[in-house]
Amino acid sequence: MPAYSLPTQNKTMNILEEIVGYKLIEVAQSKGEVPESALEQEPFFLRPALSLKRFLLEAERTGIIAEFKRQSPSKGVINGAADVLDVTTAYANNGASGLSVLTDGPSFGGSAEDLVAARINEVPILRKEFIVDPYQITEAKAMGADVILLIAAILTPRQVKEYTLKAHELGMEVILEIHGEDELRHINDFVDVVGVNNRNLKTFEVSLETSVHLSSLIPSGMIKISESGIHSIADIQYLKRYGYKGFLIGENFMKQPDPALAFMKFVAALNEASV
Ligand SMILES: O=C(O)c1ccccc1NCC(=O)[C@H](O)[C@H](O)COP(=O)(O)O
Repeated sequence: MPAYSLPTQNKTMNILEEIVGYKLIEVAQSKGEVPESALEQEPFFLRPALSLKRFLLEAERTGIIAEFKRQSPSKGVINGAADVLDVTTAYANNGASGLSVLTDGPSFGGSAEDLVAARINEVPILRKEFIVDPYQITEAKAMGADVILLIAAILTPRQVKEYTLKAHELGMEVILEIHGEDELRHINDFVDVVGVNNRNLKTFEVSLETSVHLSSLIPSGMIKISESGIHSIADIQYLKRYGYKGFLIGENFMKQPDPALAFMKFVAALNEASV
């Protein structure tokens, strides 16, 4: 039996539309229960955020943004037993440039509590969420996040700019996630990092060639990361050739019975390959 139940697939909507649909309901409920003024009183709200850009450029780190992900729409349950504190601490202490913590419950089995638990680590933490309302940016800060994700496929270029400025006001950085050429227009001078998602979030097809193709079309000078479908040292070496400084990896570690050990072995092999 899966530890978490996936939302019912509505045949007329793709998963992204389905997620946006329930996010709007979730946000409306949360706003009714916890006003933004209350989020601003949370202990982490005034905590100075760490810079993912800085950590990604530090030579002694791996560039890996290691994701804590229990389940996903494309794979179902990946690891229902992993402990968020144990796993993220091992990632942070063994060279991760950042942590990505899913806070979506229905599709990914995550929660705000997961991010709060991971916050014990002094590396930048991405709140991995489907942001459709500025309220979620204030929530991210209150949870202790350093970085938010803005997904071009569900936002207008205007929203990307507005939400980026709000994140910056709160001291956080922004990863703008794109998947196709048509989303290049969402990039503006304010976003901190451009993430190319190799996974088509509508069809779940994954190809590193998405990162390769978009690499030369992203304005030079932007810090680029590649997301999804990264499984080997060779994948990282390949993506580095196209200027990628960061590598968001979830399933490759989480699918192992001991994600922490899998990460440590991977980093040891990466370090050996780099000498
Ligand atoms: O992973 C999914 O199935 C998925 C479906 C719909 C929207 C988003 C989805 N994933 C989010 C991600 O982008 C990945 O969790 C992240 O890039 C890590 O990917 P991977 O290393 O392939 O687990």
